[in-house]
Amino acid sequence: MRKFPEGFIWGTATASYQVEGATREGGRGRSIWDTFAHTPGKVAQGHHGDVACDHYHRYLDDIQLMKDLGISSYRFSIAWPRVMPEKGRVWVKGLDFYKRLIHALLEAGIRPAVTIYHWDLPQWIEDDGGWNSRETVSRFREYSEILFRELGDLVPMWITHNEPWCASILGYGLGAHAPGLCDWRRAYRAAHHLLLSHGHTVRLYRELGLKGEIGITLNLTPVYPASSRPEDVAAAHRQDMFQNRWFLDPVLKGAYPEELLRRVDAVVGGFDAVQPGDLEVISAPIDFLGVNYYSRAVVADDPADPLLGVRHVPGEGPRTEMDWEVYPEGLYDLLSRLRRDYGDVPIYITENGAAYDDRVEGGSVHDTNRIEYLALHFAAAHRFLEEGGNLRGYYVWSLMDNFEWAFGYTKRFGIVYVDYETLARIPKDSYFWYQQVIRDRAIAP
Ligand SMILES: OC[C@H]1NNC[C@@H](O)[C@@H]1O
Repeated sequence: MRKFPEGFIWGTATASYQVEGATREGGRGRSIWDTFAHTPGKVAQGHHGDVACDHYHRYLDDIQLMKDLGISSYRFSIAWPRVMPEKGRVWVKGLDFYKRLIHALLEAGIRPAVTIYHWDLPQWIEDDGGWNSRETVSRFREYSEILFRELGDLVPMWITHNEPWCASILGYGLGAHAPGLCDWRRAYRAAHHLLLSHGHTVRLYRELGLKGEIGITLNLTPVYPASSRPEDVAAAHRQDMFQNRWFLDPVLKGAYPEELLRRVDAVVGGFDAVQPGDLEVISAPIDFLGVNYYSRAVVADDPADPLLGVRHVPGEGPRTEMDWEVYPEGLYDLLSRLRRDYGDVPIYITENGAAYDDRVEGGSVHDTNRIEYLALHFAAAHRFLEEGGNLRGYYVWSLMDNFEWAFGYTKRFGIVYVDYETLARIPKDSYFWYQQVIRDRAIAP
């Protein structure tokens, strides 16, 4: 058996807009995802988060599932529109749901890990410029301060942002996510303001003297050249800079990759969002780095590509329902690279999991493919630990099937199946497999 260390944190993760529902309850205002999902053509089959998994009302049953699973921590996000529903209005009572949730988690012996921002920006802030506007940085700090003052003594682990790459590139550059804009200048500005708001919030956390730990979660994708040809190796370097170093370097080294700045100049005519002192704020020391890993990228040189001169080629591994290659070696390579290039920063895998075409058969869901996926990735994490890697914990994405953004409810990532007709929860075989891993604190060789 491959044993994990004593005290290793096993968890599951969700996010507010993806599971809560109750979008009109508790004084919640509209988010950019309410607007985006209710815009025809943006989300598969017109799906939206109005009900989602109804976690807002069913959280006690869901916590019982977590307790039976045996996890030691649950990662979830707070919906900013519940606290700042409209311009000029702070609604601290909007936190009542989270206070109930957190107290119930603590009573169940489960450590709350709170993501402050997981993409559901209040619509009124987007109307004021959203992440393209530097004003949003100070609004995020104000929002964070409310959370810290109301929940700071209860919550031991804080994540400022989830995947700022997605929030900026998909939301402002490619238009695939809310707010659905296709403007590279806004995308670069949004990325900078997301990072800047992270830095200010870390500084605030220190100023308030709170005793927990704070970090940021980045979606990281190791990049491999399609061949050993020098032009493919150079293409992989460019993709790595765009996919990973764009966020890793400012947060952990206090500087953007020089080549990225040159490319930004070429593509959008300058990085006008950066002001003196910004990078020092962004690189405020963090207690951990949250890593979301799903798959790798394989790229070849392609001069026809205007942005980076790269072309993605499919890896040779099996695919998940998201058409992502199953490549567990990429997790080991990624963790090793972080240790090599960024030092021994403590790491949590804050998301890892897979979507498969799950079917209920006789009241069960035999998701052997997801068990295989998780077993391979747990083994990759274990290999990193065996080599002295500073890995603190592992949060499986996701506790339950939920709203998978532009794919709506058509993609199932949960270890618990959700029947969207009845909202009944059905633990999948992977839930029971994970339960045993946690009990053994080990995986089979
Ligand atoms: O695509 C699966 C997950 N990836 N990271 C962010 C989450 O919100 C997604 O559901």
